[in-house]
Amino acid sequence: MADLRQEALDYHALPTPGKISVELTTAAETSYDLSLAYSPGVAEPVRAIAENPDDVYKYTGKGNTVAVITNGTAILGLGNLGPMAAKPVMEGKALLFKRFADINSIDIEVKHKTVEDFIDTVANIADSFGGINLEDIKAPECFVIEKALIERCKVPVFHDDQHGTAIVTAAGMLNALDIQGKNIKHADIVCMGAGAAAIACMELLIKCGAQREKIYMLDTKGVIHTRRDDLNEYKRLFANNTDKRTLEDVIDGADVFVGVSGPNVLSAEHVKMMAPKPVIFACSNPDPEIKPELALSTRDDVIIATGRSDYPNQVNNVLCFPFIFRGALDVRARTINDQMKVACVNAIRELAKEPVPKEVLDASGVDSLVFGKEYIIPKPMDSRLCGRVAKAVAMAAVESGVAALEMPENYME
Ligand SMILES: NC(=O)C1=CN([C@@H]2O[C@H](COP(=O)(O)OP(=O)(O)OC[C@H]3O[C@@H](n4cnc5c(N)ncnc54)[C@H](OP(=O)(O)O)[C@@H]3O)[C@@H](O)[C@H]2O)C=CC1
Ligand SMILES: CC(=O)C(=O)O
Ligand SMILES: [Mg+2]
Repeated sequence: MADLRQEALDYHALPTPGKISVELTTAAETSYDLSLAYSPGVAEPVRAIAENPDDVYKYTGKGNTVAVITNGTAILGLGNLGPMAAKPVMEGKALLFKRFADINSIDIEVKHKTVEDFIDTVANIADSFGGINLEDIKAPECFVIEKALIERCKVPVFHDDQHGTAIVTAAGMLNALDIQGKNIKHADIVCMGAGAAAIACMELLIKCGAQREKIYMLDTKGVIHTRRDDLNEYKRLFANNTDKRTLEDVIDGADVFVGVSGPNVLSAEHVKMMAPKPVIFACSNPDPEIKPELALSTRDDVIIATGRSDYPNQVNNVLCFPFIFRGALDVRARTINDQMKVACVNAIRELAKEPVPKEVLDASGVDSLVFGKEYIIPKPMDSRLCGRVAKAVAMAAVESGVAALEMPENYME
């Protein structure tokens, strides 16, 4: 662990500080090049855009650029550490956008006093980008912020910790339950956490067939129930009329545990109390709700996933956000709607059932990956993800009427 710490610090410091840079896409060597790129030539696209605003997509990088924007109030599971501490994560998201979907991305860390300040700041700069990826903004403010920005911005606004996490969780969960021979309609579900990721994950699982009354959600004060008087409007939607109060009360006989809370809250004893063939998604980053080796030491019928790259079954929004934005940008969707999210879930799910190319095995350091308990969801390095997911998303955008462009010919073929 000490080695990982130093290696991670060195990785970020060397060879130059940070993880991303800006590169030129056009010649800028000669005086003539500069007379095109800058003065006087740059005046021509200025005039064109002033006359026809859509020309900004033709003459600038807007259409292939996503801003990753945070206020640093819920940095992974590390908490509210402020905008500057969030910068490595935001640069990381920008790296992933470029690496996996060839989307240019820039991180923006916003210092603000009120939620309205934050909304105004983002709304006022949103037109510079093809889309806005909100990241690591804590609940309940994140819900107000996303709703206001969707209303005010012409480009898609997507809170990754809500919807990216929910999409990947739903894809992994439906596959895991299939492998365990269970139907989500009958599953007793425990959700640890009641914030951005938790609320969105449970809402999407309900759209996929889970029963709201069979979900028990917990926050730092325990089970969310109807007699609590400290619930915000988002938690209240998950209040059960129940006498159960603690994790021990609700984990007894549960089929599913979804952790989007904090480290080490699920014990070996809790895992033993779950129903036969349970599914545990311990998704808190960097430290999961339970370590896979501990969960697996208690019983051999469990499927376990984490948010990390160094264990099997990585349930992490990296499997969604680069590709959902790729599809949305390519048909110039003005929003990311439920049809696009469901298309994304299905495309991710289906890919896990196909044979895995050697390059993915090599990058994962394993000899074989076959759909089953240790491979419920594709690996982020699977280069087929971009084509499959982006295409499904773009088609859903076109079919649901939110795309400004037609489906490109031979898209992603
Ligand atoms: N794998 C993935 O792809 C993703 C994982 N996550 C992880 O999910 C977690 C939450 O993120 P996010 O929803 O954005 O943050 P929020 O701040 O919006 O929500 C955090 C929630 O977790 C609850 N919580 C925190 N600690 C505990 C605890 N010890 N026991 C019970 N509940 C607890 C909080 O309770 P209260 O309301 O009482 O404060 C709150 O409801 C983080 O660890 C993050 O890394 C998030 C997004 C993606
Ligand atoms: C993965 C991620 O977005 C998070 O843990 O916040
Ligand atoms: Mg996040």
